Amino acid sequence: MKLGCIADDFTGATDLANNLVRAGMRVTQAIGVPAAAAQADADAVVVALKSRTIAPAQAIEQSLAALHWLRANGARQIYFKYCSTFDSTPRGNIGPVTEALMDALGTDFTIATPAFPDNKRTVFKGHLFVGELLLNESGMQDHPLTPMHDPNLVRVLQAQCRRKVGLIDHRTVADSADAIARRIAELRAQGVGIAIVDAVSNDDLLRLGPALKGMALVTAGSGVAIGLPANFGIEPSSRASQLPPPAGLQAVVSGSCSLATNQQVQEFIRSGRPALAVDPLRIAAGEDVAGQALAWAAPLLAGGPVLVYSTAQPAAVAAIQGRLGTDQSGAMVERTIAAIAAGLVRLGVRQLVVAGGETSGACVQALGVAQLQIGPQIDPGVPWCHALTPDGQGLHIALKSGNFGTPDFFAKAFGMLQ
Ligand SMILES: Nc1ncnc2c1ncn2[C@@H]1O[C@H](COP(=O)(O)OP(=O)(O)OP(=O)(O)O)[C@@H](O)[C@H]1O
Ligand SMILES: O=C(O)[C@@H](O)C(=O)CO
Repeated sequence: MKLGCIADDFTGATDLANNLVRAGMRVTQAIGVPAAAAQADADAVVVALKSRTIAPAQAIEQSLAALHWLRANGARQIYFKYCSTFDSTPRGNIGPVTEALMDALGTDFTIATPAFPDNKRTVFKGHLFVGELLLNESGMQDHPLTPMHDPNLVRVLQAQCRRKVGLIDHRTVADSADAIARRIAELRAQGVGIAIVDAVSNDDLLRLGPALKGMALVTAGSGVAIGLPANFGIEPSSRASQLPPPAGLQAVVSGSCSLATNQQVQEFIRSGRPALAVDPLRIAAGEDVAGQALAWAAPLLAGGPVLVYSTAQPAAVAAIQGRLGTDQSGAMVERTIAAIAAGLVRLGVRQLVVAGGETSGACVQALGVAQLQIGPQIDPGVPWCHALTPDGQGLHIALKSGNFGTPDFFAKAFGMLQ
């Protein structure tokens, strides 16, 4: 293994793996810290944690366990992946996990940048933009768990860290890899431990790549990954994304209520494909909603993909949360969607799209999947993956982050496997 990665959520892990695969690496994604040794042919392993919003001490403990496994399996460089919108609270977990990894690796310097230009996340003069908007005006100021009120990442990260946080600004990044390396040496001499890096384009990230060669720890969104495989002599190749041939029936389950997923659900319904809405109030009333959904889907699956969704507009979600509680309704819907995903696979589905980060975590766990092989990209940040289910059968699965993908994402995904 060349690159060992630790991701703070499941869809974020496939996002990172996708960029590494596109740059030529063979990548496997482990769900949690694996019990067994790494596959011999993997250039990179991404350990997917669910550590973004848990208590910092727990996030540190889990990240260090992942680090220990990755190093024991030969990782030559460590990559800590967080969200391209820098999702964190004043307590963390980006800062505390970064510093714990630095301590464990005995390194005095790393970089931090969520830049992901393919998905319109750019960093300029230390400020994070989502499309044309500053982070704190992008909707992220209203995020239920990690509201982001300050777009200045130097300030945001400094509030979470003991070490001094600095900046490698765009003038340097636009110049050359050598200029970036010189700036790193300068910051190090000034006692800076972590530097936010500006990047507004993939060219910026490709210039950053060589300057990170040999750095023990890199922390970033998925964007920086496009420039790292070349440091290990790896070039883009279609071989890296090869998966076993697809088989079986097709389905989508969606528990994401984000804007992009709402559009994707509407587009799937508009195209005339069968779709069934899951009503959280009926779950709360004790009805066997999963059983009903599976009875609905069973006769339809032979005719092409079906969709089962709890996806709803913000006002409807707020109403449910008001009646049932935010955590309770979230967990209850996740459990139901996950039971439906597992039931669909028992019915013969072997091509499954899951929308939503938390929903993906619940589904992957319900399916008993321990490891994913990463395949070709459907849309930026979302690849097809292949997994073995505990019964030894193969499953093609795509885990879609709430805000990723074009409106026709679901049809596009199945079209790619034909
Ligand atoms: N109709 C609904 N009413 C209330 N809560 C819902 C409803 N549908 C889904 N949920 C819950 O909302 C949460 C959605 O989170 P999830 O992470 O799956 O999607 P997302 O936030 O869009 O994706 P990402 O984290 O990738 O951005 C889940 O906990 C899910 O169970
Ligand atoms: O970086 C991103 O935006 C995504 O990979 C993600 O982490 C979504 O939760």
